[in-house]
Amino acid sequence: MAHAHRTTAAISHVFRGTFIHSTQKTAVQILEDALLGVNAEGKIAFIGTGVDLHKLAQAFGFSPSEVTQLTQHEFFMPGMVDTHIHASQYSYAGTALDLPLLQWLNTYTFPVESRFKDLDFANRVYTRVVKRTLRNGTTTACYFATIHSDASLLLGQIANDFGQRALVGKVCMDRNEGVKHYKETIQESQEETSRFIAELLNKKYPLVKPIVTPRFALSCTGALLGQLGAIAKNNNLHIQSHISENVEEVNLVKELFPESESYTDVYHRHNLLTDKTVMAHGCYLSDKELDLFRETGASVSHCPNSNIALCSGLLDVRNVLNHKVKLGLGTDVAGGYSASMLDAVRRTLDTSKVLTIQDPEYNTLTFEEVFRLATLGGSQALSLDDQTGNFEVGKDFDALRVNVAAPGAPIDLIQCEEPKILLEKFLNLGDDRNIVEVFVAGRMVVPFTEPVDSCTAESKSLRSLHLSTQHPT
Ligand SMILES: O=c1[nH]c(=O)c2nc[nH]c2[nH]1
Ligand SMILES: [Zn+2]
Repeated sequence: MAHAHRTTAAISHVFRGTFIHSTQKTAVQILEDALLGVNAEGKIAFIGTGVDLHKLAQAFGFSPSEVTQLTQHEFFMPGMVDTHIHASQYSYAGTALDLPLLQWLNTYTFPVESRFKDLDFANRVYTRVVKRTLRNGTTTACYFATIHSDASLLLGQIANDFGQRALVGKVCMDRNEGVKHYKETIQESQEETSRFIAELLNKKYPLVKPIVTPRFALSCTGALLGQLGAIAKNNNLHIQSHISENVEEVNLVKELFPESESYTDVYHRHNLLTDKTVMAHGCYLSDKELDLFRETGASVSHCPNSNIALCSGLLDVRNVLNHKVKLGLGTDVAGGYSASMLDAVRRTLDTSKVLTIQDPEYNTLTFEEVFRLATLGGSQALSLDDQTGNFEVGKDFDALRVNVAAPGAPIDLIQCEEPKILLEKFLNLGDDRNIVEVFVAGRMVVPFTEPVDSCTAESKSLRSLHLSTQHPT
């Protein structure tokens, strides 16, 4: 019998074919010859099987002739969730990977981020990163912007315009010894964070929300961390930051916060560990710190490309999962050089295999588990799993239509393959050419329906203000 959601909203699409997703119990569940209906609110109204077509058509009031049939090499999977990406670092992705974290921040990152005072520059970079990630199947992104509120609001507008689900963080930092001009006073940080949150919420974008974003313990005073914890609590907001990424960073945090028992304790004392908190990296968290993550409901964003590219460390994902801590994957552009979540999937598997090389007894992650981390796991890590992450009736339809044999794509299928093999090939070999359509909350957002770089009247007018300096897209 079909699973169905009683609602008054009319059915706007029905798809028939293979659906692959994760549940809490099953890392890869394959639904063959399934029928999935999406209602006018973009929610999954029913999931049944092809043999029930006529019954479902009657019950939900659609015509069997309107059903979109997938081809043999196609399947739907949930959209991927990038739990940690610096939109503001996208311009130099793929470069500047020759220094460890703290030197990398001072040499490359802070000088580039300080340019986002210029809204034209912000507009160019943010438009590109939203489009690139969407095209690569990121239906939900948890973004770091910069310290600039107006540019951060623009990122929220662009994500909304292109239809991406996003949490957007205006970065907070009142300490920066390396690049002294790229920081705020504690008062600016607190006031601008409040303004950013109020203005973004006021836009009432259905899929884009603010996230409180202390950069990391080294760039914030304890007083600022405490104020940000209070702002998050008073407004019931998400929180993101970095933790225990690199050995030098961990040692400096100990020196700077001698009263704290651990790096995790620094955030915990300032009310920054909640069930809506996501912390990037966590390579050097102790078992005791992981217990504190579990107790508070905070999650870890695993960013393996960045961890390797900046020679930071190798996160033992199995140990995090064994502690029942929520975990999602992140690209961490531009410490991570790829904006694609498929890359995050591959680097997660590679890292797990490196740990297995070091210890043959290690319980290596399977591709099925990593598929779950990239989808359902990410939605849980961001506490958005009531809305997205898998194909459950009542959730929003956030989905990728994947064609493993898409013309011009990098996969050669020599024979017919069963769905699980198609999924494995796509995860290991595929790219955006295999992602033929992307849906967020029932809306098809890829292929892009509007001309390149055009979106709402507001951002068009922003662009026209700067026409003379506009770069080609
Ligand atoms: O990977 C990282 N990227 C950053 O921008 C950053 N800032 C603090 N810690 C960081 N780690
Ligand atoms: Zn980061």
